[in-house]
Amino acid sequence: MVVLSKPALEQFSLIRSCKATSFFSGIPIIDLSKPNSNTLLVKACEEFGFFKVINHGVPTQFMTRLESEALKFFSLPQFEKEQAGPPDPFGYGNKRIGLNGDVGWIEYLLLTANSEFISQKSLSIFGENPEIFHSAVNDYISAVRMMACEVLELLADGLEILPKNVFSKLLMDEESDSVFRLNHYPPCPDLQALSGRNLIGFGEHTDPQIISVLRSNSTSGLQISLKDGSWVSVPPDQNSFFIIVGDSLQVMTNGRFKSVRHRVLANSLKSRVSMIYFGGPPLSERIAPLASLMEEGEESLYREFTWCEYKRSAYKSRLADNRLGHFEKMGVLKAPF
Ligand SMILES: C=C1C[C@]23C[C@@]1(O)CC[C@H]2[C@@]12CC[C@H](O)[C@@](C)(C(=O)O1)[C@H]2[C@@H]3C(=O)O
Ligand SMILES: O=C(O)CCC(=O)C(=O)O
Ligand SMILES: [Fe+2]
Repeated sequence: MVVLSKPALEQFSLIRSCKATSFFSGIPIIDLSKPNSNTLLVKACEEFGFFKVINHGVPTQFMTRLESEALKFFSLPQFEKEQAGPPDPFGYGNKRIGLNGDVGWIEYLLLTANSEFISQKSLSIFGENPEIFHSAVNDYISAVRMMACEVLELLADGLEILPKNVFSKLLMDEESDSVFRLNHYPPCPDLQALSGRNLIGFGEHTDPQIISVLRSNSTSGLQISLKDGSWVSVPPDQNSFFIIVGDSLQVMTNGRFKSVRHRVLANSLKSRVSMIYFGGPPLSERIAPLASLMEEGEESLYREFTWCEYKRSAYKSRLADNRLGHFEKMGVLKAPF
């Protein structure tokens, strides 16, 4: 475990004075087994770009098994974990996030989420028991992808657009460019010396894809930004999933749904483990507002691009950048949703 002395901590660029927030009680909770979940989902995507789902149908055992495999991996000696790195784009990463200078109090594994093919490199990613770890990842991703598709189909229903798989088909496509991420935020006991300031685990950002499905253990740290720009803390819930609207879904709904800015603060005592499935479209997919959602005379807020173009541009950006900004059309008036 790395121990930082107070002066070392002072120099660490991740220290921020983030206003202390108590848990936010306004996060929409959507019960997928209820008949009105479609309209509630639409409301949550418009209002927050973020919500929690319960009665989701993903077996608890898939979550706990993967969490314990992930913990086994993150407990390996550093040199063994490094064998699975660097994350270029898939593999083990430590403190550095992306290629453009972002850092966080985090270690992680980034994996492709749409291929069962294990290359020599990706086998080494899975540490000491590659078969067991790999099968836990596959079971988890298949179940979570199914649930994400159910949410996307309910959203199409709530928006009253057809076909109902207009969003979900992008995740189901064999060429879907989806990613899976296991994050480990080690506890940072020296944080107590920081008198009210915080250590950034994962800096603020939006997710570029269509939809992200996040599950964490019971350690807090995740925060989202509300429409007024204030940050609120999300109460952790290891039995539920948090859904994050990504930039691509914001574009496909012409800004009606908002991709939510979120970040993670490190904890002084408990380690946080999160697993996130980022559902993305095929690289060649044209990302544009759906014609069926456009009102008469409504103009697209964005210029045309493919997911490949967006991704390339996103991966050149820093975490906190407004990535969609480059694709916004100047002078188009936003609809008052
Ligand atoms: C700084 C970066 C990390 C990131 C690629 C980027 O250049 C900007 C987007 C980042 C993000 C956020 C959501 C996901 O965690 C992620 C895998 C993604 O698709 O976009 C990360 C990228 C990353 O960690 O490589
Ligand atoms: O670890 C978390 O809880 C969130 C991380 C995140 O936002 C991401 O990996 O994109
Ligand atoms: Fe994220």
